[in-house]
Amino acid sequence: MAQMNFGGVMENVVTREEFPLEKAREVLKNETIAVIGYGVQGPGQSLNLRDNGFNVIVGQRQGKTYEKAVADGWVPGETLFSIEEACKRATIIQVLLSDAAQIACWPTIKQYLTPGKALYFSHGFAITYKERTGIVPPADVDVIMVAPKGSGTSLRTMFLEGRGLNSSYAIFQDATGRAFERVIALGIGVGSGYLFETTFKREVYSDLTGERGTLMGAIQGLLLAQYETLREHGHTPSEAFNETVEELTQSLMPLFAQKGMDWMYANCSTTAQRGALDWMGPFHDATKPVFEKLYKSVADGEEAQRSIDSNSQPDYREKLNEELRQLRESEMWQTGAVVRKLRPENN
Ligand SMILES: NC(=O)c1ccc[n+]([C@@H]2O[C@H](COP(=O)([O-])OP(=O)(O)OC[C@H]3O[C@@H](n4cnc5c(N)ncnc54)[C@H](O)[C@@H]3O)[C@@H](O)[C@H]2O)c1
Ligand SMILES: CC(C)(O)[C@@H](O)C(=O)O
Ligand SMILES: [Mg+2]
Ligand SMILES: [Mg+2]
Repeated sequence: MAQMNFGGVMENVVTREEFPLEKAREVLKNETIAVIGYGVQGPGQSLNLRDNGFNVIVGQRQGKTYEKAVADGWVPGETLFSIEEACKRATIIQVLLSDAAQIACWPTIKQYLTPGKALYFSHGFAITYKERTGIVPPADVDVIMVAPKGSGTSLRTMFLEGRGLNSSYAIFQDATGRAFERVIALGIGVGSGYLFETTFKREVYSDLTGERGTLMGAIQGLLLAQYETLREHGHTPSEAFNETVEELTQSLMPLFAQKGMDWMYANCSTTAQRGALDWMGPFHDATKPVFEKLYKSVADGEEAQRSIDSNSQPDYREKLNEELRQLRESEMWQTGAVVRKLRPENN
């Protein structure tokens, strides 16, 4: 494990150079990895593991996603099973069910957690909020986590492009003395770029904050606020969308992704730089209290409870889809659909 300096703070990281794929295969050569759940992370992690040469099977309930697993080449009775059968066959149970479904399926999974097995999560949710989830593993299994920092869809596409999505890793319980080598081997196997150390609690607090904040919730709120302001002052949808979203994702975000914010600023006019440097403070000050409120809601367990309550309902998927439909059909994103069509590479 390497110690690296991140902006003045030393952290433990594991790179692919230190822990190559061959070593990961050696560590897991006698293991059967069962990926339970085939939603978003399930396909990404299981297909990457399969392509990387690991012994992996999938456990999925019947329905549309089961059919998707078949279409992806998992063979019923050979590499694709019911959740129960996959847990029985596994030495490593990789729980990639939705956080709410993990609660519903826990009585089944728990039965097959015999001594020496490993229980793997991609989120600190189940363990950290155990008073709410009821998920308390037996003491004689390893409990480990690899949490890819991005969508399972990106985990797969980046793997196919020869790239890697970064993941955090954590060990909650080391019953076998092999938890570290197991968790890192799995992290490399699922296609992580590099792995950084965390705990289950720090992962879930940062993850829930990030997705509600800048990554998903705050970004839509911020973009919409600017789009609306421009529209209310007489600007056209084209102008408002280009000045709010299209320029950000197509021109400026790639610049700061590649070389940092100062580099993006330096590649804009001095007028833009002056204005951005003046206005970043007020935007920071206006949103900081919202982030503080959000973090508190995460730390109090309110966000977890809301997720459990809403996503345990039988019609949770229809309700989410309805809210996504409204987002898709809003003027801003309808404009976006037209703007995307007009990109020359899409013609
Ligand atoms: N979505 C991501 O890209 C992503 C990224 C990082 C971490 N994670 C974590 O990975 C885990 C899986 O997330 P996901 O987004 O892939 O999940 P998901 O919501 O896509 O659901 C995964 C599976 O749960 C199954 N399922 C739902 N209800 C069920 C029930 N009652 N009984 C049996 N099966 C049921 C579905 O069939 C599906 O196969 C979560 O802990 C999540 O926080 C997800
Ligand atoms: C992809 C995300 C947002 O990083 C993940 O945390 C999730 O919950 O889907
Ligand atoms: Mg998340
Ligand atoms: Mg996340």
